[in-house]
Amino acid sequence: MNLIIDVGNTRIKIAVFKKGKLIHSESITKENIVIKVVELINKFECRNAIISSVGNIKKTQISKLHAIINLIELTSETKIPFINKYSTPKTLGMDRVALVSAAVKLYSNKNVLVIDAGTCITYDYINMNSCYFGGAISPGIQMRYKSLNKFTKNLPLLEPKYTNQLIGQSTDSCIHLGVVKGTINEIDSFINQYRKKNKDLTVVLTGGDTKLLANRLKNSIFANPIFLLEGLNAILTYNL
Ligand SMILES: Nc1ncnc2c1ncn2[C@@H]1O[C@H](COP(=O)(O)OP(=O)(O)O)[C@@H](O)[C@H]1O
Ligand SMILES: CC(C)(COP(=O)(O)O)[C@@H](O)C(=O)NCCC(=O)O
Ligand SMILES: [K+]
Repeated sequence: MNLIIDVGNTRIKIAVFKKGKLIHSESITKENIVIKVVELINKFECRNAIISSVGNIKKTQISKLHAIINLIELTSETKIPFINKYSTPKTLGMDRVALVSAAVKLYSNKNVLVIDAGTCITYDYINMNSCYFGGAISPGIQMRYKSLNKFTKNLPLLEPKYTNQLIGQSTDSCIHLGVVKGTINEIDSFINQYRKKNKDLTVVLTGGDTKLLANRLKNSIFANPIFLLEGLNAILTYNL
């Protein structure tokens, strides 16, 4: 059994895979990461683990994990199942490396655009020959709501809500429209531009805001909230 740890900028996800299938996943806090890992190793008899981090996790915690399980720390040195054409591979987020690895595994011989709507929204394009080129990074839904509140005097901090109208007629509806509908428009517009260049493009949507966005896009996409975890499991398996 494989233990998977994904440290994002908002949440830490921990999961267990048995023969390529997800059998457990949950979000945890960074304070109880070691306790959780011990619990899951014992419960599921995990032998190997992988950790990917683009967020804050202490080196001492990673050292503790090394002491209790055979752990791969995903870095720009790790062997990956695709050709990386990003011009700055050392600064590429390890979450994006995992997403591209999932695309290669689950959609081999396809051109794929992976959209991860998490703290940030990342776009990653990989072609049918397993070449990764790059994509785009924009602010995530929560970050958009928070920044409107933080950088103005008058705008309230709201909980995300989808509203389907063109003209917002109150402060709240203008914010919801600008943020959620604006994000949907951004995503649809990127997909349309990629589809103009690729007649046959597979699009995958993942990340914490998948549910809010998936069935509101005009484009047809595959929604897969566990795509990143699948990618980390693929990299772990590839390196064992
Ligand atoms: N229960 C939740 N806790 C935190 N964020 C959530 C939750 N449900 C939805 N979200 C949304 O998901 C985003 C975080 O997604 P996630 O994929 O976990 O991010 P990351 O991998 O960057 O940590 C938040 O910015 C927020 O918009
Ligand atoms: C863009 C990101 C901040 C996204 O992080 P996330 O939303 O998954 O928490 C992360 O992939 C990262 O730190 N990237 C480094 C820059 C790059 O990928 O080029
Ligand atoms: K992301």
